Amino acid sequence: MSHAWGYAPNNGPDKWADNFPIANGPRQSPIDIVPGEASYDAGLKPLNLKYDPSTCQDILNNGHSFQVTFLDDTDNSTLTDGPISGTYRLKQFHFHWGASDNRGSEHTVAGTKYPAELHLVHWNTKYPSFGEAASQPDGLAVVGVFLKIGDENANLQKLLDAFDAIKAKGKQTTFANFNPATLLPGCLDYWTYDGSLTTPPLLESVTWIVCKEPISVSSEQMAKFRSLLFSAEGEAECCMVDNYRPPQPLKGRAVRASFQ
Ligand SMILES: NS(=O)(=O)c1ccc(C(=O)N2CCc3cc(O)c(O)cc3[C@H]2c2ccccc2)cc1
Ligand SMILES: [Zn+2]
Repeated sequence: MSHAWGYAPNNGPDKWADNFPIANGPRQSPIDIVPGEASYDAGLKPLNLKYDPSTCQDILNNGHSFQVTFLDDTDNSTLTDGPISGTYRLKQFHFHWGASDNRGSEHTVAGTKYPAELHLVHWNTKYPSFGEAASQPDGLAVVGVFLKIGDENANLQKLLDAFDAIKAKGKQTTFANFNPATLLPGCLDYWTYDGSLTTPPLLESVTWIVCKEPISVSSEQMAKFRSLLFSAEGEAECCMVDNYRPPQPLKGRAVRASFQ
């Protein structure tokens, strides 16, 4: 992205509409999910997530979050069923988190904020690439998982152990044989709605699939998230915290639940 968007007062979510007018569009994300207003849809299938750890490539600090990127030239790691039709390939996963445990998630549940939120990003293989899919209304499907303060999460720890190598913006290191399925909650009940990327370019191409059940993260592990930097080496250090967009207007959209 050419624009220097970020999460600071001068370039944060309230300023994004200046360069990305779609920020005020009809299907923006995230949203506040109000369980009592979601409609149970018996036609929604269970999520079918099949991930192959050998497609895991590397871990990167991209200056907005850290992401784990996957080889997406085969159907080895895919999302099928759930609210979508066809096959979506896993491209990457990343997180959003707060400066303290009382905030950090992008979606909220009846106003409740979680300390962090995981996004598993998939693209529709009816299009030739992620970039092409990203501009289509049915191009992307992102599975969101809330993180809740509790027991240490040993699977998450594998990611945190790589942080010393990616502390600054632009740092990347090999990260192999990680199975993202280990970051999923036991129960895959979900809410789903039509939305957008939550970062610029805010494209309205995402079918959101937000899991009802959170996974655990310890307070010490959250502190490790906050040791990453928005800034590059040689720049004034700026801790990577509060890299979340707040909930956006629902504008009449339906939120469906896969559970009663
Ligand atoms: N939070 S989210 O809505 O789940 C999300 C999903 C995908 C992406 C994503 O993979 N990319 C590609 C890397 C990238 C780098 C940037 O500096 C940036 O501003 C946005 C992205 C987005 C992106 C997606 C689609 C088209 C262009 C960029 C970002 C956020
Ligand atoms: Zn995200």
